[in-house]
Amino acid sequence: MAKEQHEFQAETKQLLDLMVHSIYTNHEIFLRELISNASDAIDKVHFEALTNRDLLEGDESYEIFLVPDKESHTLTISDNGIGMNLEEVIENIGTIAKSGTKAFLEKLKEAKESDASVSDKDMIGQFGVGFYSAFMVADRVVITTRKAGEKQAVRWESDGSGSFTTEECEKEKRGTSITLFLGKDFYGDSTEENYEDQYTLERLVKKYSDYVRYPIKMNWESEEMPRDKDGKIIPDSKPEKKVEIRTLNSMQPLWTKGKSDITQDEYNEFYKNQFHDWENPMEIFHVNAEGAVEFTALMFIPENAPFNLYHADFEPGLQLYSRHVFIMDKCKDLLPDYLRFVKGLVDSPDLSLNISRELLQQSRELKVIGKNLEKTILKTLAKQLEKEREKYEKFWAQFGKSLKIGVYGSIYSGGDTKDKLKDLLLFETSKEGKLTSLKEYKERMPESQKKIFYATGKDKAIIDELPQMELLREKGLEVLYLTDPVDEFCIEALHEYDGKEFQSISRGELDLGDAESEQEKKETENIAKENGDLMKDIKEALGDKVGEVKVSSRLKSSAVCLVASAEGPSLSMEQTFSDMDNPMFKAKRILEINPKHDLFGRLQQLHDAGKDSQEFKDYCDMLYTQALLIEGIMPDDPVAFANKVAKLMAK
Ligand SMILES: Nc1ncnc2c1ncn2[C@@H]1O[C@H](COP(=O)(O)OP(=O)(O)OP(=O)(O)O)[C@@H](O)[C@H]1O
Repeated sequence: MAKEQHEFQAETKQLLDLMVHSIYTNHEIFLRELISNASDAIDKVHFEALTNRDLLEGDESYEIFLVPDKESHTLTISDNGIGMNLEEVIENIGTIAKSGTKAFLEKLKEAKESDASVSDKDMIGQFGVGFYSAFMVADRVVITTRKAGEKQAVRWESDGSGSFTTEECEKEKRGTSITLFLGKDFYGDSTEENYEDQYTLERLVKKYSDYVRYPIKMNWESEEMPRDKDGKIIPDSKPEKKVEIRTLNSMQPLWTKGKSDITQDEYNEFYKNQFHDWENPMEIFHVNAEGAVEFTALMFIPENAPFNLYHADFEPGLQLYSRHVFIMDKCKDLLPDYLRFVKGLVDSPDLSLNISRELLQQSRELKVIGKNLEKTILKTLAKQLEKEREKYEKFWAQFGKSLKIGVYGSIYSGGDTKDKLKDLLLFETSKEGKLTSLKEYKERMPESQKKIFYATGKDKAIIDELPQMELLREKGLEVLYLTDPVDEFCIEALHEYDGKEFQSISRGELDLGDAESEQEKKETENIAKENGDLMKDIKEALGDKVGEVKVSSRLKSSAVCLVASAEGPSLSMEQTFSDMDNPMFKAKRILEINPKHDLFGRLQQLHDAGKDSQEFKDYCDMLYTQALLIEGIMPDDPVAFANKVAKLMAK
């Protein structure tokens, strides 16, 4: 096959451009990234060889080799891992499959558009770029790779601009060799970032890749004075060059060390290296358990939620080891889905090495371990909420959504998830602009208050403006602000907290539970009776836009509001369903009119003058459209509304 030229995918070009223009100043991490890819590739061949030994072609000593070359100013990183064939090189290296990457690039663009002071550097730190980081230090990169079990090797080459080439080549050993043609700032004794220098490479391997489970080797050059047979240095002789193969990393898995022997830095470096993150973790769990099942687990909560956490392509799960030997990546059967953001590994002598995924799912050991880990994480979070509020709120900002989805999901999965999570939930509230837990809300409830009130809206400011809020504010009743679409689904799933039901201020009857409200309710009922015809005729004028028109007892100074019936979804749930292309879930809309507003008198007048008049019909329509706008819902025909308002203004 002749040499072929390929264009990088648009997103890849963008990412490469960011890399080449050195937005990330910590260039040295390229080595960690390439070593960790090499280690992953060895994991893969190791795993596949469990069922197909032929893949190894007799070469079972897994290793990663670094070859710096001062003549050509190159650094080559070789592994005898799984390797890639032509299709895989093009697919894996030329395109970015992860939708998270695309989301990241979009987010970067948006952030820069809305705030010019945001630099690429601020953003890139939140994101791993893997192989492409090679272009931070190299002007040109050549990959030669041969897939285990296949004969044909491939040579891939690119200078990191718009394109790359591929051609067939020979390669004796399976696996991948990546040669970096170092840029002029990255070799020679005059720079600290001298990546052809063995001492620099040794330091970086120790710093970033010490726990990689395979030996990272290098030809180590040294000079020694010649000695005589008694071991004495021969006087006036010249030093002799010596080359020996040296393993640079200790390879001792961190989790096998005693907790007290591990420093915070060691945990952090291990995490970043093993789980491809650029930032230290927010929380670390190191669990050693003996008993029914023996295991060690090392788990981490990242500092930031990955951009694709809720995308279909996000793969949650922990790594599994048995007696320090890797069994599998991303085992989903250990932790519940609401902890999908937790990264980590479990090492247990009670797990079998050759177990298939299917059998593993049913394994009793795995269930025991999973339960233990879930409990550990939840206990730590609960303690943090109580004792380290600020830290918990930081966690909540990143991963709270996951817990809320977990509560909602428990409607379908059954089980006790919602009970486990209900005390970990936080909501914004009308009190003091702080986040509140349900327990704290309940403790503040006056005795007369029977229900926990909540309001939904895009943000706090919009909810504050809702006409329904006015009455509750006046009565000093606290309201939870549900600003995330998943919030209301979560509250629905909970149904009640510690004996107190939830009550939306925009759904069903609003029972404030005080004597005054009772009195107001009676008055409203009387007004409703007296104005039965008016309500009926407004409903008739609006047709099926609304399910019902009522006299309201929940409004103070606003003329109207739109609420949903207690049965069926709320207006904001309807919106969420429609955003998810599920438009059949419709709220039953109830238009409520304030009898104390001057407009009510005007409506009565128009109605008395003739319910079939165009003016009465226009008023009904304008009232309804106003109520829609207050809810943040765009009317079907905004032009007609504007025209009616203009006509009225001109009068
Ligand atoms: N040494 C290697 N041997 C075999 N395949 C490799 C090697 N290096 C990279 N690859 C393939 O190329 C893909 C892309 O690598 P890249 O480093 O860009 O991302 P990643 O490792 O998947 O993700 P990240 O590093 O961000 O966690 C890998 O998933 C792997 O399939």
